[in-house]
Amino acid sequence: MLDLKFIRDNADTVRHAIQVKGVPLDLDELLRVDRELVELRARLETLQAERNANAKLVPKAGADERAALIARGKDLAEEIRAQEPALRAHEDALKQLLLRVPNIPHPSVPVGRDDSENVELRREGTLPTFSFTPLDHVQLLEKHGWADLERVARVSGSRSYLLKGDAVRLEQAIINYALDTLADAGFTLVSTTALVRPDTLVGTGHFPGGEDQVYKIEGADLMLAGTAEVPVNSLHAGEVLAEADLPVTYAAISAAFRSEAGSAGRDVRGLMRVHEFKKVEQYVITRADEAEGLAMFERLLGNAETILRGLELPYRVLQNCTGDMGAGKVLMYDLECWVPSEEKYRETHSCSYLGDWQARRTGIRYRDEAGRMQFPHTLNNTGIASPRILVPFLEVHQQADGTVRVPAALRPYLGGREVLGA
Ligand SMILES: Nc1ncnc2c1ncn2[C@@H]1O[C@H](COS(=O)(=O)NC(=O)[C@@H](N)CO)[C@@H](O)[C@H]1O
Repeated sequence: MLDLKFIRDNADTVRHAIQVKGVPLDLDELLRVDRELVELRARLETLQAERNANAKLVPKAGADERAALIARGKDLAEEIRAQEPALRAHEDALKQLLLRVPNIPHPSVPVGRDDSENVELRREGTLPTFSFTPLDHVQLLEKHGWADLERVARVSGSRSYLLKGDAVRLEQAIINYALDTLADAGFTLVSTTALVRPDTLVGTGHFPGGEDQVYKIEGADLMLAGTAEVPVNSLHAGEVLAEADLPVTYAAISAAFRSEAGSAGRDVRGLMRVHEFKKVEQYVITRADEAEGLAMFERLLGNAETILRGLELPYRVLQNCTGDMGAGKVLMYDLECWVPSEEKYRETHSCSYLGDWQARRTGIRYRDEAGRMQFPHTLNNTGIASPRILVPFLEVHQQADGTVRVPAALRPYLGGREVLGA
């Protein structure tokens, strides 16, 4: 959500953002509803002023005049009541339209239609070379009995997964390594539910628009969030924080649920794209200052890179173009890890800076040192998401004998073991 005054004063900038982000919104309709609402409110104020003035005359009026004044008062009250439905309808329409207004992309964001126009910024790490024919992650899981994808498909349908034996320890080890890395970076650890009220999805910006991605719970006013960003973003909804409380930095582990509507046929094999996964999420609330927000963006990106370097996974950093960054973002980078079996980099992390766009929708505020009420800025980035991270991990660290090497940073989480599957 953007400030209505900002939209009125910068209509062309907002129109450009709508166009380059491909957002389905007619700004002229919003500005028309806004103007009509201003006129309605003005007319209502005039009527209320007249009614108040009229009411003041009644006690001083003579008997014959009093009846006329009281009748006038009743007419005015009736005219005011008659305006109510139109006023409510315009207020609701404007609110719904405002929720669709995209954030203004940072000047550095490349204009593009979709992810094919994201820009590669840099590559890190050395791509693996194999003296043997490498297996893909499903073959490695099957070789070691580390998953039972057939049985779980009978239990839960497609895009489900079940890990067994050392793969379970590996998943836990990677998650705990990510949590420790973020705790060492000063983040407050959180373990939270994915069950959320619908308005929390409006707060993050998933709604309106992303309804088909979200599982709903029948008979309850609850839905299953696709990322801990959703519950954590609403932890402080409706609160007024103190500037001294900022930045708030959370590292939140939760289950994440996604219908993957629209992904038919993509990544149907194995662990890449499933309906329920585990994610450690970095979520931050900072002061309303772009320089500070951009610095925090680099910190969140750096945290994820620290984790990937510890896992010894080669990756690249992409800057998302306007058509692949979503309505609420000012700036967004994806991290993609090398997947040998695909001979491609695949997304494992997504880092975003959203200015005050989420705080406005969620009703998070803070009082700055001058005592002024402000909307803070919010950011988020993936810390680690499993089982997707297991795809590059298993494939990159596989050895000729089919065992999987454990990078040094992970050994303390696996009882010191240097190899899995021996
Ligand atoms: N269906 C899925 N199955 C497995 N992993 C997924 C799935 N969807 C997303 N992920 C993982 O979750 C990461 C973050 O998802 S995201 O939608 O890109 N971004 C967010 O959710 C942000 N809150 C930052 O984490 C992805 O980079 C990917 O690693």
